[in-house]
Amino acid sequence: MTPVVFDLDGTLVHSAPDIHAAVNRMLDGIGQAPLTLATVGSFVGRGVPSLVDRVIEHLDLDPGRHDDMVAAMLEHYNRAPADLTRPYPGVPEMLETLAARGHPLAVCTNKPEAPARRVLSLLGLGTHIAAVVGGDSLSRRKPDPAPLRHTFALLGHETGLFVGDSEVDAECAQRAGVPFLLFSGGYRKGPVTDLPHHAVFDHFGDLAGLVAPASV
Ligand SMILES: O=C(O)COP(=O)(O)O
Ligand SMILES: [Mg+2]
Repeated sequence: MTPVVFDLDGTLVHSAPDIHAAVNRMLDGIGQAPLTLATVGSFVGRGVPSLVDRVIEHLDLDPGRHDDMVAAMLEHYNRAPADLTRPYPGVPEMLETLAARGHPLAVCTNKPEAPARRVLSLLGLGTHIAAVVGGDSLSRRKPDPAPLRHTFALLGHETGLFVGDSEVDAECAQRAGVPFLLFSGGYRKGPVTDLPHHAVFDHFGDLAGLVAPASV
């Protein structure tokens, strides 16, 4: 059966509210005013170090503070990774359906691996997820194709399908030569038509029907 690899933030889970809370706790710790959910949400997609780069740029802070800000943000985030985070509608049922059909399932995210595993487990989504590759699992992260290829390798396969929400995921899939199924309800920055994709869907109830014809 074709393996199916999922992105996490903005794909399986709406996680921006907890990322937002952790960023604002970190900013509070350095005497900065909070940012809005929309602003922080627009910084999600390339991993925590890039998110902090964007915060520094946005607030015109000293780039020398980057590593301390990343550490503080992660400390706050790891303490509460799923207080406000929820699976998108239909995600638990979709994972059950694909697992029952025999598709090997995995996650390839730019979120660090430890909190990614915690989020999956706290939300009861981890049962059928056979492998998790995070933004810190390898030296390169999406849109580099290496993490996606590595995720398929952990499942014992060379390729499969990738399901994600963003420009980063679409580019990663394209560079890895993997068919990409685009969830339109996540944290994409531009129009759907700007992202190379094999198929697009707006509810996870529709995904199982797309996986079979797209299988490689
Ligand atoms: O943490 C991020 O910046 C993005 O994570 P994702 O790859 O699961 O969308
Ligand atoms: Mg995402």
